[in-house]
Amino acid sequence: ATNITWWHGMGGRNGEVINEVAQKFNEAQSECALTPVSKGSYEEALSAGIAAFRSGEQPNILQVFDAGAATIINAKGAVIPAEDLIKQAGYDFNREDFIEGVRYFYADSDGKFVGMPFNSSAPIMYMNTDALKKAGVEAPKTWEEFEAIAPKLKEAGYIPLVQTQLTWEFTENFFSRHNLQFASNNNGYDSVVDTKINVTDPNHVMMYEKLKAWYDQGLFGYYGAGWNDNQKPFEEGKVALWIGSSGSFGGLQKTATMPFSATFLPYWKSIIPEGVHTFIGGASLFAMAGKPEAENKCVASFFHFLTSAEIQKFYHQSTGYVAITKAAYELAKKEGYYNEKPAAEVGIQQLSLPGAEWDKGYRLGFYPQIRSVMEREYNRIFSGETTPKDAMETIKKEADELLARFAKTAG
Ligand SMILES: O=P(O)(O)OC[C@H](O)CO
Repeated sequence: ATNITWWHGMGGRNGEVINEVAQKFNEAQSECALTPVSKGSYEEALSAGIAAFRSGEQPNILQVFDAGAATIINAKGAVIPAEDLIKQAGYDFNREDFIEGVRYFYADSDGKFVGMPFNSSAPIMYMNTDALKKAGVEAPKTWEEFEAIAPKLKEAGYIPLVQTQLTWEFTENFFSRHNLQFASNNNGYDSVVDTKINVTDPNHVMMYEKLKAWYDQGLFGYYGAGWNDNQKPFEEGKVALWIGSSGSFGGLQKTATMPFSATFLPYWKSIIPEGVHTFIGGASLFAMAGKPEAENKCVASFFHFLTSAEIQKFYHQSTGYVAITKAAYELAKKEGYYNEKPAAEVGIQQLSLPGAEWDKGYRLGFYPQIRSVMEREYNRIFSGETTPKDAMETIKKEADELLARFAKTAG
């Protein structure tokens, strides 16, 4: 068999499922043998992949998260577009088979898939149903409703709200949920030249002023920028509402110590009468260039295997990442999966809400570095070292400099 490698950035239950997917591929055919290798976090997988490409030791497949999309797509000669690879290997490929939210995020300006969509998610609100019952309240649809019920949740003995990742859930998706422009040049999609970020938008500043006020009142728990540190208190049953990835559903079913459910990410009614859809999170798979023909064929074969409704359904049900093809979603519906587990459908329902002008996400270079600047400043907001307004100005200054530097490297 021809050996191929797949570097990824997943751990815990989602890391185990990657091994199960690879095993299924290896059992389904005998020409190719796929070995997945965890490189740690999404950030670590991207850095390792780029460094390996520079020294000619790249894997065949690299998982790259949403924030790294512009970096990998603009890295000259680093990847072969997934769609070209699949078609050259003689497989049928139809973009329309994929759900809409998934179709554009990792595609070029003509809609060609550069990355192969793999694990797609939405930031949703998980609820500790015992906590809501005890406080005698319903899950909030808007942040105004949250403000009304939060003191009752606190009185009932719970931390009313935590989240996993401020950058993704309260910045990037804040802009899409409220149909606000995140960056110039069509959120960075039209050009890397002279792109500027819009974090100083007064609505966004207001969101962080609210979070800080809720934190000071004991209505919002913040445990630093570490994703798992913020998820843990929810799993332990100490928290009423947790904003997390739909892709955490599979793991949560094993780790949560209390019954839970899920619903959409809240929005501010004062900004938009009805929140619009969020854009996809998670990651996609990139075929790295510079590999022998036989290995590229195996990568195409694996990408084709991933689009089958059965595999998609398996992955969706094992992890909580949304079914990325319409066929897999229909199959899960037909089999009654969502009657049994309504929370598993929330991610795809949120991605399918009515759309608007600014809800398709962003493509910004050096974005993982920009997220680090945000994390540093957000930590400073909660420790009282800066104000949300000053923090956003600092982020804008540093982010715009990074974007200008990226424009130079991308030519
Ligand atoms: O936790 P995930 O895999 O859904 O990813 C969330 C964000 O999109 C990461 O940038």
